Amino acid sequence: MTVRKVLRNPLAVVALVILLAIVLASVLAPLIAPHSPTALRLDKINAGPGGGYLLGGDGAGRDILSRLLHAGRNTLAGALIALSVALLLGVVSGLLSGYYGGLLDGVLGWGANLLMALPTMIVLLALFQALGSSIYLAMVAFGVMLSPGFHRLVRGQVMAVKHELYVDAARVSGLSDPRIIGRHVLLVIRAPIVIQASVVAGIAIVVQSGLEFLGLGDPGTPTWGGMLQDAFTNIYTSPVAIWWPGMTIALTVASLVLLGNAIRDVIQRTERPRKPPKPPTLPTPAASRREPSGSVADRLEPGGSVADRLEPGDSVADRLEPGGSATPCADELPLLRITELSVGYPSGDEYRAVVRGVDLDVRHGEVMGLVGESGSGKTQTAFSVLGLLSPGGTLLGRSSILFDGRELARLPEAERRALRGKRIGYIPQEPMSNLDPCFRVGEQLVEPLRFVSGLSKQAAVTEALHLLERVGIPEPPRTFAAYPHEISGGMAQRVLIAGAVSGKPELLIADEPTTALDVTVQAEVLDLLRGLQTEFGMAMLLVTHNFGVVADICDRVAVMQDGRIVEVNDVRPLFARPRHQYTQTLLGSTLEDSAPRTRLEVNHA
Ligand SMILES: Nc1ncnc2c1ncn2[C@@H]1O[C@H](COP(=O)(O)OP(=O)(O)OP(=O)(O)O)[C@@H](O)[C@H]1O
Repeated sequence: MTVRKVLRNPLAVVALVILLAIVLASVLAPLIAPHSPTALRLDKINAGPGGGYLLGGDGAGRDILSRLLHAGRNTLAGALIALSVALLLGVVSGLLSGYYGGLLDGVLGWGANLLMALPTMIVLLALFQALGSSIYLAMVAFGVMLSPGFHRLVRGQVMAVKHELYVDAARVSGLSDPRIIGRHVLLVIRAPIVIQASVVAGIAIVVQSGLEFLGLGDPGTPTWGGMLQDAFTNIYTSPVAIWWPGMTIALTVASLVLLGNAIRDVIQRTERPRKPPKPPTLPTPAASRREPSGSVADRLEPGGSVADRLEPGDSVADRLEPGGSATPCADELPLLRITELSVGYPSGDEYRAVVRGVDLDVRHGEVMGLVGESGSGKTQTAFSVLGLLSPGGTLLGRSSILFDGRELARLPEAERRALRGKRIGYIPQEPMSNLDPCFRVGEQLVEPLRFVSGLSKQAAVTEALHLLERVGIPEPPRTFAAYPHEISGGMAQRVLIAGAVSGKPELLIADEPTTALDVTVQAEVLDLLRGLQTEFGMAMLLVTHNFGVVADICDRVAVMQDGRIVEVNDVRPLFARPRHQYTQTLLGSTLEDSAPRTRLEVNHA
C-alpha cells in the first residue's frame, strides 16, 4: 500500500528509477562491466570516449565505465555500513532514553553529547593514521559519530508520544515494554527516522568520497571518491572525466533525499482507506467458547435503560431499590485493601502530597464509587492501584495496597504488569485518545488477548468479535475492521470496555467512564457496565464526580476531599443521611446543578 502511494509521486518515481539503476548496475558490475576495473591500456590514458571505452580512459589508462560500476559497489557498501551502525546505535539508544528516562537517559544523553562534540573529520583522519587505509573501518567509525543525530531525534519523538493515552492504555492492558515500544511507539516515529536515514546515507557517500578525494582509503580499491581524485589530477588533459563520478555521486545523493521525502510524506499522511478490507465473519455461537449473552439492545427493554428509569420526580434514594447494595459479610477479606495510601510529587526539595493517608476497601463483587471534586485525588488513588502514576509520582510513608492479599506497593514492575489487563482491568475517561489511531479496532482487541491472555490468533479474533457483540456493538465485524476515527465516541468506549473485561478481571477500575459521552450514551454505558459487572462478578472501583452515576451503579461510595477520604458508606444511607459537611455540600451542589434531582428528598433530609 505504501509503495503504491509513493509511486503516485512523479519525483519519487524518477528518484527511485535512478537509484535502482545505480544500485543494480553496481551490484551486477562483475557481470556487466565491459573490462576489468584494473586493466591498463597505455593508448587509453586520458583518452576520450570510443574504441571499446564507452566513457573514455582515466589517467592510468583504465576503462572509466568499468571502474564507475565497480566503484559503486564499494562506495554504496561503505555508506550502508555507516547508516546501519548509526541507525542501530542511535535508534535503540534514543528509544531507551526517551521511553525510560531517568538515569539511563542521563547516561545515554551524555554519551551522545560527547560524540557530537568530537570533530568528525579529525577523528576519521586519526583513525586512518592508526588503523590503516580501510574505508569500511572508517565508515563504522563514521556511523558511530552519526548515531547521536538519530539518538536525539528518536528520543524527542518518543518523549512526545509516550504519554499519549493509547500508550498508557497499552500499558494498562498488560503489554510488555518491548511490545509497546516496537508497536505503538516506533511505528509512530518511523517517518522522521526514514527521512533522516536517507539524508545520513547521502552524507555518508559524500564524506566517504571526500576522504578518498583527499587520498585516504585503499588506492587499489575503485571508489567514486578515488575516481574523482584521479580525474581532478588530470583535469586539464581530460576535463570530461570528472563529470562521471561527480554526476553519479550527485544523482545518488539527490535521489536518496527525494525518495526519503516522498516515503516520509506517505507515512505521515493520516488519510485512511475509505473502504475497510473485508471484515472477518462472526463465528457461529456453537463455535465460540462462550455463549453470547444477548446484545445491550436486547437487554434494554422499554423502561429498562438507566435513562428511562430516571424520572424527573424520582429521588436518587428512591431509585436505589432495597437490597440493591451488595454488601458482603464484614469479616470477609476484601479484594482490595488500601491503607495509609499517600502519593507525592516532587516540589522543590520535598514531596507535595496529593493523596494523604487514604484507607479504602473494595470487596469482592461490589461497586465502590470514589467521588469528590476535581483535584481531590481520585485518579491518583486509582492509578496507585494500577501502578501507573505519572513520572515523579511516588507512594509515600507506609502506603499499602493489598490486592487479593498481595502487596502491590512493593511488587516488582514485571509482576504488576502481569496483573494489569488480566486480574485488574481499566476503563479510561477519554475513549478516542485511548485507541491507537494507527491500528484497526480489532487489532487493538486481539493484541492483548494474544499476548496477555495467551490465545491463538484465530481464538483471539473469535473472542474479540464476541466481546464486541457482548458490549452492544451492532455490527461487530464492521467495527472490528474499522479505524478508531471511523467509530463514534460511544462505540469507542464500548470497545475499551470490551478490552478491559477481555482478561475477565476480578477488579475493574473505571475512571469517569461516561464523562466524555452524551447523556443518552452515558446511560447505556452505565447499564452495560452494571450488566458486565454482575455477569462476571467483578469488583469495580468507579471514579466519578457525578452522584447520579453513583446512585445508578454503586453499592458503596467513598467521598474524597483534598487527598483524604472524609466519608464511606453504603449508597442509600449516604444519600439519605450524609454525615460529613463536605459530603452534604457536594451532594447539595450536585443536586442544584441537575433539574431532575432538585426535588430529591435527601436534599431536605
Ligand atoms: N503529574 C503530576 N504532577 C504533580 N501533581 C499532579 C500530577 N498529576 C496530578 N497531580 C495533582 O494531584 C492532585 C489530584 O489529582 P487527581 O487527578 O487525582 O484529581 P481528581 O480528583 O481525579 O480530579 P479530576 O476529576 O479533575 O481528574 C491534583 O492537585 C493534581 O494537580
